[in-house]
Amino acid sequence: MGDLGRLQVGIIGASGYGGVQLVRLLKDHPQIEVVYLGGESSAGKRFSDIYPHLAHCIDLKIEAIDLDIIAERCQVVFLSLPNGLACEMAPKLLEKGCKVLDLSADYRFSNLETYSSWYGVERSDEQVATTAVYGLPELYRDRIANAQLVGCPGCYPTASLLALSPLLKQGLIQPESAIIDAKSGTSGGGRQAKTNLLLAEADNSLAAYGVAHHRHTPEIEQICSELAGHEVMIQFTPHLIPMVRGILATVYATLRDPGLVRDDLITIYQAFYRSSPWVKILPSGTYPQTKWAAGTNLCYIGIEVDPRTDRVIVMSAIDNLMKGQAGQAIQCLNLMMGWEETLGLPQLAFYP
Ligand SMILES: NC(=O)C1=CN([C@@H]2O[C@H](COP(=O)(O)OP(=O)(O)OC[C@H]3O[C@@H](n4cnc5c(N)ncnc54)[C@H](OP(=O)(O)O)[C@@H]3O)[C@@H](O)[C@H]2O)C=CC1
Ligand SMILES: CC(=O)N[C@@H](CCC(=O)OP(=O)(O)O)C(=O)O
Repeated sequence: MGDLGRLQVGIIGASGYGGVQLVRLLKDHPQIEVVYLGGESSAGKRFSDIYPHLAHCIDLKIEAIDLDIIAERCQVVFLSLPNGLACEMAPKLLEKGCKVLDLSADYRFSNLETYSSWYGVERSDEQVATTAVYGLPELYRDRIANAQLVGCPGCYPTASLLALSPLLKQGLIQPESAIIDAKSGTSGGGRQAKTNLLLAEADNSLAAYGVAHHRHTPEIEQICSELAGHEVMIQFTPHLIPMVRGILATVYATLRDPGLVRDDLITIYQAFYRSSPWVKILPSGTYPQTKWAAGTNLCYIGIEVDPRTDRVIVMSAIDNLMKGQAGQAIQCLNLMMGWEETLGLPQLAFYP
């Protein structure tokens, strides 16, 4: 029998990296009780069969998906699944009164044709999709607070958009000049076995992938276009780096006013993120390291200007499984429930 004073929450996709991160974080959340874990190949196992060191956190059995049962037991459901599955499950959960937070790409797009052409999934849930809110609290706090369905951003878009938003919103750059060079640790690819994520393949090596066609490009462009007030195309190149967690996005763009200096921009960023507890603007001449964000929901931003080229260079570091995924989803839920945005989320990195 659950603790009825707390919000009853379910996680579908509990065995994956997003799922286990949610379990770990929600264990310390004072208002939440996890009452349901769901999965496919892991169904029938106990969570501690997969993660024995977390037996003291939760000892539920992972169940096969039955949406009626999930909706009976849960007020809120996190969907941490491969793309193309949430759109099959969310409509029924919403109809039965659950709030839904989707960690996949299914509910990130305002234009479903764009989603279908990049993700290869046809959709029949247009009406539900129009109710979804893009779960980047630093831009859409009020919309998230009133949402029943949140499409949580991708990890690269989170790091990139937090770096670009003040510049676009205030018309400080030529939008089409923006170039995002981003690096991710291997956990960004999920827990499924993939050859390129094997230690023997990824270790001692650094390489770009998805060049000129990564599926996070249209997601980044959608929000950049909204901020700029017109359609914008952005150059985005991701790289896989030999570490487990973290993303560093380095963004380059041409300033409209070449008279702007680094400290002007730092002041502008500080003002833009004044009410955003999870974004930290670094002091002049300081650049972020991914390890500072590891295990936290923080995004660290460093800013530089090159007066020779009139370009601004913004560096943004997050933990892809936290601010880039599970942490941000909980930040969104906090807003949806009217709780403090910081509730239950760690602020101190794993490292010194
Ligand atoms: N990893 C990252 O850094 C980020 C990931 N994302 C997105 O979050 C989502 C989850 O990612 P991640 O945790 O890395 O993925 P994982 O591959 O680690 O986990 C996927 C989960 O989905 C479950 N699953 C797969 N198919 C089904 C099904 N048909 N029915 C029920 N459960 C199913 C698996 O369960 P089982 O083991 O039981 O089969 C597993 O628990 C993805 O959409 C990803 O793109 C977003 C931001 C960052
Ligand atoms: C290192 C690595 O493989 N990263 C993943 C990013 C995962 C993610 O956030 O993708 P979704 O948009 O599907 O949620 C990738 O590039 O596909």
